[in-house]
Amino acid sequence: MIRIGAVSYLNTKPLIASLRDRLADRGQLTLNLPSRLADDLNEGRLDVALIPIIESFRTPGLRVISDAGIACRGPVWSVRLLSRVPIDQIRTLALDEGSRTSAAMVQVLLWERYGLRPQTVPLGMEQLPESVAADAILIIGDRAMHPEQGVYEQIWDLGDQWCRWTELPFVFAAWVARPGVDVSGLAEILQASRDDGLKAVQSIARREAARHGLTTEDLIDYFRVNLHYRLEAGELRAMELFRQKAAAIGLVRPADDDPGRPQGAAERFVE
Ligand SMILES: C=C(O[C@@H]1C=C(C(=O)O)C=C[C@H]1O)C(=O)O
Repeated sequence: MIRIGAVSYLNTKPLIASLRDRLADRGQLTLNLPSRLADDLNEGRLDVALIPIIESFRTPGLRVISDAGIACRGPVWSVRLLSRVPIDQIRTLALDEGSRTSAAMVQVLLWERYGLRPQTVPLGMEQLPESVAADAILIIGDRAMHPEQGVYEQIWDLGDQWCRWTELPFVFAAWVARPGVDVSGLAEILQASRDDGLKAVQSIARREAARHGLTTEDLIDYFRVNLHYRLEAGELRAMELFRQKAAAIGLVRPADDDPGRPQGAAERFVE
């Protein structure tokens, strides 16, 4: 039985719509925060997981096994930087404990565009953004989808900022396997579950909206317009660029240090 982990946020519902049924007795699915999924995969508690893409650059041997993933091609809604000061004056930055990819992406953007390397502190899952003293706060996932409570000088939608700056999409997370795990047939299951989910977006949105304090229409747009669930050629170029930029500020190793480059594996899923 393969142990599979997926992100517990709303953004993942279309990817896992029919996953438990399609896996049947081949695999067991559990849900968790993106950062915890990466730790569980690295430490052998999971075999396959939907992990923050930056983690696939950090650990040699991890393989992207599907073209299903979480990406955006413009504003993403659920990944936001709340800044109490003008962006070019950020000196301290609180990073959502659930995040690894956006935590790196915001640092890349601040460095590339403003020459800033702010001091970072964690924002715990129980901590409210308005309760921390940092100049700016990164929040992701469901808690980033509601109107902010504090008073902020500037708010960035990080999907929008990245896509406009690079003229490329952005990839947040992908299905990744640990070395040595037999994943035969799994890519097809993950892709079919994503395709089922995209067909069922309206019913997923209807089911989830009220319990998250959102409207069905907004959630349909979130799934259909904000998020992009297929890793295509543009997404792969974006992953390469993100890796390079993150390596330039020491957040990951450069691609040519890694003989098992995950992008190599991901390319197999793209025409
Ligand atoms: C779009 C999002 O993508 C997520 C962001 C991640 C990260 O920053 O590490 C990881 C997985 C995704 O669930 C979101 O959570 O809002």
